[in-house]
Amino acid sequence: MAGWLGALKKTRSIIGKVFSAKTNIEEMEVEEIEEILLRSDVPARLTMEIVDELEYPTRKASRRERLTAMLLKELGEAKTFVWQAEPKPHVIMLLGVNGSGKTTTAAKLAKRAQGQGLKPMLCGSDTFRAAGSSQLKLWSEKVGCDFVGGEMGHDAAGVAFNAVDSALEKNCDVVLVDTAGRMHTKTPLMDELPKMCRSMNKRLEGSPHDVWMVLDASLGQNAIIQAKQFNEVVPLTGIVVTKLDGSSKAGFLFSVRTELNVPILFTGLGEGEGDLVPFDAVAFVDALFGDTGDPESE
Ligand SMILES: Nc1nc2c(ncn2[C@@H]2O[C@H](COP(=O)(O)OP(=O)(O)OP(=O)(O)O)[C@@H](O)[C@H]2O)c(=O)[nH]1
Repeated sequence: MAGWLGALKKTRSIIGKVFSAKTNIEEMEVEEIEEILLRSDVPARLTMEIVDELEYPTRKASRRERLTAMLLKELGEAKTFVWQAEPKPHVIMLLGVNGSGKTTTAAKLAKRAQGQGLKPMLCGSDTFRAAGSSQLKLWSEKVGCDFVGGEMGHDAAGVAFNAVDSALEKNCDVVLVDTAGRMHTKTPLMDELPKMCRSMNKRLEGSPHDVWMVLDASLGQNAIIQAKQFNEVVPLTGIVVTKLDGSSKAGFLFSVRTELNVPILFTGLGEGEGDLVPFDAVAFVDALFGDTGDPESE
């Protein structure tokens, strides 16, 4: 599994310049720091605040310390995700635009649940495309867990209902509902999401208990625009950031708390089933800006 450092190689190749041994942030021009932060999609407002803060030397703390503190503050308090024991099953719906990594994330989460002694079910509700849920079915075989899926043209809300129903019958602890990828601008497909929620709630009151948006880190600030629109249609309870390993725009994570006020729960650091880790703000900031001595970051 890729670690934080390796995963953030691309963003580090830009932002890491601020802290690399060759270019000392304490001596850099603030304009240069500003450009580096903006290029890696750190929000403009925060970049301006950082620039203002760094412009004036203080004897109390170095620039590096002040920048790190500001960034950690921006990420806010970490929220550790815990699978709920009651009511059972804990139903989590995964949303996102096409190709953001929902199916892979559902499988990775099923694997994590299994690792904690829980019995997961995967639900493939992508009835929009031919063989829309076949990839998830393959994953369920690989992970070795129950699966409920729908054929093309079926009602996605009905598939989700059936999955919850079957999970209750099979005494599953967790249901991970993978949804069809949809653009946040396509109204009919977006309208399907609350319908799916109502349908699951009919079978198990209170479900889905969580609605997580899966954001592709390579989209940078655009991911925030998408998440805002999804959040208006179905209130989100968490964010999973995928493909952090291939992104040069990981700075957009600093927008999540202020723009969405939804916790970042997990991050995908690779394509394998073990490549999903709880989001760790300190490790993230350290990997981006820390003095790690990692030669690849320069
Ligand atoms: N490098 C990397 N690749 C990832 C990660 N998560 C997913 N992928 C890859 O991204 C591609 C799309 O992933 P899927 O899980 O199929 O995405 P999806 O959102 O389900 O796609 P649609 O159902 O078509 O909307 C696949 O090639 C995955 O292997 C990650 O964290 N890192």
